Amino acid sequence: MLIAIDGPAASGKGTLARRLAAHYGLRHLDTGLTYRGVAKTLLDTGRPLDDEAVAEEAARALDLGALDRAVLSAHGIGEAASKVAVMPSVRRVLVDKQRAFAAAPPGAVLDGRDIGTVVCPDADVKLYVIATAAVRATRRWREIEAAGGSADYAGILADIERRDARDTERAASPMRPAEDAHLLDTSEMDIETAFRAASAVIDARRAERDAN
Ligand SMILES: Nc1ncnc2c1ncn2[C@@H]1O[C@H](COP(=O)(O)OP(=O)(O)O)[C@@H](O)[C@H]1O
Ligand SMILES: Nc1ccn([C@@H]2O[C@H](COP(=O)(O)OP(=O)(O)O)[C@@H](O)[C@H]2O)c(=O)n1
Repeated sequence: MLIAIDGPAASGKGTLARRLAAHYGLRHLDTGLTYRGVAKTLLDTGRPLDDEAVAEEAARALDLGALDRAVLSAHGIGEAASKVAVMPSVRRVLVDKQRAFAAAPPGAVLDGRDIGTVVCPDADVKLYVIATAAVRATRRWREIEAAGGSADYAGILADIERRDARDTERAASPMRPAEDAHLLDTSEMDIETAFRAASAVIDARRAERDAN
């Protein structure tokens, strides 16, 4: 079984993807970490974020097995990740790696921006997770505070809105729901409620598949 989860920053897609993977015994890939990994390599080596050949080389060298979520999820890396994510050749290289991950048994949950539209258009279930920008900024603000950092709510909201615009307006694989995606608005759902709503969609799809 292949589950595709897309949506904007801090909509809760990663949390949902991890829980669904554990529940259904599937592997999980947070594809955002692959773009973050390329961005981090460039930042660490003092390379520019707008040189496509250099970024493509960093994408080729990226090892999906070595992505460290604790390091890569740092708030500042998200902005740099969305800059390298506009580059078609970076996307081609990373999408090949993501598809190889998705193809291995026993199945997987992938989350990102273009999973249902580009990476896994034949996924068994596609979810598009949204929440208002204010709710998403509050979630990210709480996350940073809980980790002992200090965060500025207005700055986080501005960052999320800037990233939403870059992700939806880029020419290469813009963020958008697949035509056959189920929309899940988590603005007024806690994590447990969102998980139950998502698993109800997946269970219904599995029952339908088993009946055919
Ligand atoms: N439905 C929800 N209600 C409240 N908080 C949530 C919900 N889903 C996720 N969160 C919290 O919001 C933050 C962002 O979630 P995350 O899954 O990392 O989002 P994304 O992967 O879409 O960027 C995390 O701190 C997570 O615990
Ligand atoms: N499949 C994907 C995943 C992420 N990305 C890019 O990578 C950036 C970081 O993604 P992320 O999922 O880690 O970001 P958060 O939603 O966790 O803040 C996004 O803003 C996108 O620009 C993408 O273009 N395609």
